[in-house]
Amino acid sequence: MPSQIIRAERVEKYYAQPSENRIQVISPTDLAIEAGEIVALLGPSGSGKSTLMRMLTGLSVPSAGEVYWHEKPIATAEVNVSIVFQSFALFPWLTVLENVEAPLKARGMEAGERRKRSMKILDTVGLDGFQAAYPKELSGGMRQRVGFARALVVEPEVLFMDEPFSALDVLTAENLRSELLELWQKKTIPTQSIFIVTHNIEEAVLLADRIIVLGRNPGHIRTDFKVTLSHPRDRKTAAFTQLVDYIYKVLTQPDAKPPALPTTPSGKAASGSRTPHYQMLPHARPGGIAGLLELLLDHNGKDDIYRLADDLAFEIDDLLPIVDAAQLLGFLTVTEGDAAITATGAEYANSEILRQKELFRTAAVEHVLLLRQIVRAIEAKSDRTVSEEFFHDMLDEQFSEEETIRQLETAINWGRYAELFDFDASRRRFIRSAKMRAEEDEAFQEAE
Ligand SMILES: Nc1ncnc2c1ncn2[C@@H]1O[C@H](COP(=O)(O)OP(=O)(O)OP(=O)(O)O)[C@@H](O)[C@H]1O
Repeated sequence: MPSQIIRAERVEKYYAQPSENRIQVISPTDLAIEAGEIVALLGPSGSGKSTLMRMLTGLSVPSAGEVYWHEKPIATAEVNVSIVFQSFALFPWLTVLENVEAPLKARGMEAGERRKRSMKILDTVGLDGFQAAYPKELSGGMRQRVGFARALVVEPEVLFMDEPFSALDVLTAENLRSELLELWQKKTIPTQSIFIVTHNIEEAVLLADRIIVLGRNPGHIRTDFKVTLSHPRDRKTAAFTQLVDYIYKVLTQPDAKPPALPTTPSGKAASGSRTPHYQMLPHARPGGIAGLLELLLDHNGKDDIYRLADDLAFEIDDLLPIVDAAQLLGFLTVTEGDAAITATGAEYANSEILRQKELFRTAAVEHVLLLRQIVRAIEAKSDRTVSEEFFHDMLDEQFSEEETIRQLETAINWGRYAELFDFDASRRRFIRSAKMRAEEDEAFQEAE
């Protein structure tokens, strides 16, 4: 049986709130990292990928549960991991060599040995000759090579990476990915396991021996499976695309029953998974929704979401909120990774702007509780205005502070577009839209 390097036992992360409620980011989760595997962690934005990763590294202490390093509680163990960050996180005032030496210096290694090891790893990652350069003199790809060198120089048993290629252009990312894979497969680096957080499905399927997909609200493992395709993996093979499609389906059906939902000992759903009163509004702009529906109509009303993302040159993570939003509004339906336009969606895509707004308004009031409530609250007040704080307080019972703000931003955006209401940013109050005002004035005059 392969040996477990890191084992998380019912780890949870939550944040205290001023009120009694707490924000549950990760519900109780079991997860082990074994020697010899590359694990990819996928999931929608905000599902807690980085949070879970940080707990596995020992960088962040779980709110409950325990992480073990070779079966010793991680806080008391001698942990040997490194992390590569999306932002490179280099010291700008140090040269490439000094950046790479930094972690060895921190471990108290003697200067001669430090230099020798750093020069060797710089050579391994293709940075030979750049040791005296400063980060600002390097391209993004070269900077991330420094990031890799600095992570690898300590010969980590587990190499963690948080979206390491997403700040790079496509070709540079592809190049670095395959070089990393080569170092791993040829065992040029003594690393026993690699754990990569990514939002890129293809990247996960290209690299990983095992893929874990997280769901959100709160973060939990939806599926965890092995990838047995042999290397080098070819994106064009049927096996590759089938796997990508499968993951796609998991991600686009967030409400389908996840195969491995962590439960509390009583067998009940994990704490923190309160029944939501409000749907989570996907952070999509009406213009994006219109664009997607028009493209879909152009594709005879139905297409694979993965292909749509490709056609739009969108990252899947950027397209999903738009698909979610259109689905929430009843403009399209999603089955097994295919998006199909509804009759209202088709009418929307075919209409000119005023009719589009009208259709959006009807759909928003019908399907989105928060928007309906804002409109009702304005109508119910004699001064026809209601403070943002009122809704803020209701939403933050359910969402984190950051998410509450984003939910309100999206609601304001949709409400303004649909002319359901307007927002006075200086007073932070929802007010009547010009349309609502005109209608009321008209009714008033008629009554006179
Ligand atoms: N200090 C905090 N207090 C409250 N909530 C927090 C705090 N830190 C993080 N969160 C919430 O935890 C959730 C998970 O965040 P995390 O960054 O782990 O997600 P992620 O899946 O890595 O997201 P992304 O893909 O966007 O980077 C988010 O909803 C975030 O708002």
